[in-house]
Amino acid sequence: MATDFKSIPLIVAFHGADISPLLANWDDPNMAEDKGVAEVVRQLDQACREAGFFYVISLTISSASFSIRQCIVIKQKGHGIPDSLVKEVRSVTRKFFDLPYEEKTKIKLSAATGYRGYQRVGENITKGIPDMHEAIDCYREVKQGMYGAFSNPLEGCNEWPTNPPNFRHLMEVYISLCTDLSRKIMRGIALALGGSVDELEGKRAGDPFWVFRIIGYPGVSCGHDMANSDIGCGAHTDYGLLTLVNQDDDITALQVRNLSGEWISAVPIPGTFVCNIGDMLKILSNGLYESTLHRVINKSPKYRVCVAYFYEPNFNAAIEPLDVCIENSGGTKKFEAAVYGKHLVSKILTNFVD
Ligand SMILES: N=C(N)NCCCC[C@H](N)C(=O)O
Ligand SMILES: O=C(O)CCC(=O)C(=O)O
Ligand SMILES: [Fe+2]
Repeated sequence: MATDFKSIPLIVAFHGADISPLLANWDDPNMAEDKGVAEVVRQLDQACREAGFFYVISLTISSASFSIRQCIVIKQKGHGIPDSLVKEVRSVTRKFFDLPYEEKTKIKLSAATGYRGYQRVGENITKGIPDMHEAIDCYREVKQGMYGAFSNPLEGCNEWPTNPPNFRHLMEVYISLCTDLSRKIMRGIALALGGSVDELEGKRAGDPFWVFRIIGYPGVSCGHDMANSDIGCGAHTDYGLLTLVNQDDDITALQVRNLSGEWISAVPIPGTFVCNIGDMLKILSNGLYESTLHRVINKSPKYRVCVAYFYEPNFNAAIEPLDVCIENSGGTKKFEAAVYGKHLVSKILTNFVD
């Protein structure tokens, strides 16, 4: 349940300023007994109850330059995500959006591409109003007939630009590291909810779906007054479990709504992800955690880049409140079961008008 938070919490461990105890002990079945883990779990619980938003420090090792080889080594060691990769992802994104429209629209999103690919500014719609952003939307692959008829609209493979040349490879490595990091954070959140470490795995999210949005928000031009139509992304909640937002360091644009309706800025903290809770975790927690409303307004003259990774349940999971959360929230089940993939498809179909 959201509160009147005035700023977004930063998760800090006992010995160091990060979630490293969770990353170091994530596959230990007794990790809940580790003091460092317990402190991270306590902070996650508090942040999720108070704001539904928090910052985590993305890197556990620093590296001057990033290479794919290095990244594979990092993955094997089970570290977080190197800051150099996080920055590189934003840098290739900026290069792509800098290209002429004719070049970008070669990978145009449509119903025929399974809603994967490039959308121009104003194409994505939030509560009936066009958003002032352009984006590439990607989803985990959905093969024909994989989940039954309801997944048909999403069938297809992602549309990747060939320019910049390393774009696809870089993003695929990044997606894989975001999936690993999210799985570990979710184990912490499972404990925070009072469940077992693997409560949010197996039939719920053992085979997690993911959504990936590469987004650009044009800056405001000189002397131009802000109008309603200048909202980069209208107020919404995210659909799944956990979102990792990789945003530009130098522009404050993401805003989060607190209980009294004030918009609190998620001011960029270099080297961190802004994390937030989606609709499926709200249901699982029986409303103990809120999928907090947020929006984006770029009032800066500069173009803003954001790359958002969404960690989701199994596509066909029927998500309902956990027993432990029903007990801890007064004994009444507040939500009926929802199939995650159906929720996602219904959202996507209203985000785009043909
Ligand atoms: N997968 C996620 N969460 N995408 C977020 C997009 C939010 C805007 C969208 N038009 C909407 O109204 O939901
Ligand atoms: O641009 C941002 O900071 C956040 C974007 C967002 O909320 C989304 O894509 O769901
Ligand atoms: Fe969002």
